[in-house]
Amino acid sequence: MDKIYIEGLEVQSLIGVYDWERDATQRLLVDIVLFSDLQKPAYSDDVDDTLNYAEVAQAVTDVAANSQFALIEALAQAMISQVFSQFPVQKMTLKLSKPDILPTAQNVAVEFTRERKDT
Ligand SMILES: Nc1nc2c(c(=O)[nH]1)N=C([C@H](O)[C@@H](O)CO)CN2
Repeated sequence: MDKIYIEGLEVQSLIGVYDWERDATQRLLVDIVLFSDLQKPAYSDDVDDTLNYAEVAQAVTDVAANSQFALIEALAQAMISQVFSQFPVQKMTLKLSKPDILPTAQNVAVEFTRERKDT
């Protein structure tokens, strides 16, 4: 299956388990793989024949900005649900990273791969 990638998308969200995380938004990074047959747009050269990655990136950015989850797991699921509701994608992988939170780790992240029927 062909794939569209969105890598290192920076978003802001109010997120975290602890009281000290509930005052200000934090920087999160999103990596997305959209599994999609790209044969048609490859020949038509028409954005209307494909998943518009700019629109997907904006949808995910909006979910982050407009939510207040405790766990990155919950925000990741909300992002996936929004993409499936808004775009005709059958399968996707989404990795959500919280890179600034643990001083002794480069990154923490969750990664989900979901098919439309799973949501
Ligand atoms: N599996 C998870 N563990 C933790 C999360 C999370 O979102 N998923 N979050 C926290 C805190 O909010 C963390 O970012 C700061 O310690 C802790 N563990």
